[in-house]
Amino acid sequence: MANILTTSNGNPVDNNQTSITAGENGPVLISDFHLIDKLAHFDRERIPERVVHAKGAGAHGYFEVTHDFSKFTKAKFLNSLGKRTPVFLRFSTVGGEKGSADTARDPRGFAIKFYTEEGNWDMVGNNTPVFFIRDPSKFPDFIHTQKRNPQTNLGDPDMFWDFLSLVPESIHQVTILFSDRGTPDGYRHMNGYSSHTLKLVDHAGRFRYVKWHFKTDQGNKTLTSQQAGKLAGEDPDYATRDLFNAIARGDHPSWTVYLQVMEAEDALKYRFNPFDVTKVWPHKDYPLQQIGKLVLNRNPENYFAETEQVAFSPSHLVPGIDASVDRMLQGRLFSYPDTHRHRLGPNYSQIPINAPISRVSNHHRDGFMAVNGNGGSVPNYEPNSHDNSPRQINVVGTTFANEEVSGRTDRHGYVLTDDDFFQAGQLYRLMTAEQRDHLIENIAGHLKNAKLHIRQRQIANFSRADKEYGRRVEEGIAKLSPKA
Ligand code: HEM
Repeated sequence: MANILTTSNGNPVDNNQTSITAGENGPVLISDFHLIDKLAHFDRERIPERVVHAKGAGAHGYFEVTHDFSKFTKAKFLNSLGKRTPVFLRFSTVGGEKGSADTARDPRGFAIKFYTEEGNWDMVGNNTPVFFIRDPSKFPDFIHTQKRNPQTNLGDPDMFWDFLSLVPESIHQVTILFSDRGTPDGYRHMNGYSSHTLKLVDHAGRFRYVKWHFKTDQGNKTLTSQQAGKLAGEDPDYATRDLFNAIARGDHPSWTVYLQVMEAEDALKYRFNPFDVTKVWPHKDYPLQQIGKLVLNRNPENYFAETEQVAFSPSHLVPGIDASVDRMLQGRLFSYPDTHRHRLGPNYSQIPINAPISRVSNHHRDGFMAVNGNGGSVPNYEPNSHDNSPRQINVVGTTFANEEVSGRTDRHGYVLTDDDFFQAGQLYRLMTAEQRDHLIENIAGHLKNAKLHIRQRQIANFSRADKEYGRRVEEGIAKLSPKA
């Protein structure tokens, strides 16, 4: 049957090229519903872009369990070897707008929606195992400094380094960002990390702390600053194109998935706070243990419907996986659903890409775009005396793992310690001579554009990580023409 053009409400359209006018030279008639429908819909095409991670690319695939972790977690999607769970993964850059270049020096988002039989689990991570800050109250300010100056509307090296130099716990992530890892060669050639500490909860309600690692099977590949800069001009959609084309030609990217596991008791005794997202857990203390494989094998059919409307949240958790007390993570548990209600509306979970494959049944009703039947005739309140109403299952630990907390409410700050510089220094010392050259060149080329007192404060931070590191950044800047 011919695919007949219709209006939004399904009426056949006779003509899509010529509006109805009053006479040959008269005005256009408002009774031309198809014209009004078309213009009015067009006028409303744009939705807010994500406040961070606006530019991205996504794909469908699956997660497969390759190693048995069922004694550590009651999560059903992890309960048997070979079990596959459908996923949607969105990669992104962080600071740029929706049209910005894929090769910008920036962390990369690595967000996975697992469509499990117990609802969706979202693993909303990055391609870096650590982050710049460790208190959620700093996040909006931090992001402001990475975006445009409120007056000039330009990227601003003073804002960028002013903030970071005053927040020295950022030094570890800054070192990663300005290494060549800060400009990965597309999305297929980089790792993903939960970064945060999460919990795995077993059938008895006992939990262990874990960090998730997704290691690229394509091998890590990075770009130099020069290559990244050139690509930003010539092919700003480089990573998006690379991902789409690889999947389209059947070259399906994959990641081997590992866990680091820490016993709950160890967390209290460990030599630094294991919930501090500015630090990694050294592999020699907590080795990687393989759990599964992640494969991307299908491109979205429609970018907006899937990649733009997908809505991840660290608070979308399944029984057997829970959040830890990591303060940043706690802030994120609130922030994501909140921004989705703003960006996509209160019924964002009903959008097909976000809808779980398992049943949704609760007493939420109405709101903009309630499109899933809205609970039909089932009661919209509880308690009730109806048999067809959804009921809680009365199993402690279904939505959270209980644990003991005590202490006085206060603004308990972290104490800045040498540990904050240690891991950055260690990373610097681990680099090859060439990697260090690139790091110094990348930092000097950016930091030279900040004011002298800001530069000095940041150089002092590099020196606290490693004396040579600070000295070389200072010398590198002196060779360029730094801002007065
Ligand atoms: C308190 C700290 C943080 C806050 C308040 C925060 C907030 C946000 C917000 C509001 C968005 C936009 C979401 C959307 O519109 O769909 C976002 C996106 C994202 N964030 Fe964060 N974020 C924080 C820290 C982090 C950290 C530490 C990571 C990684 C470990 C991370 C990874 C991501 C990713 C991957 C996305 C993009 C998700 C997608 O592809 O749709 N964020 N964040």
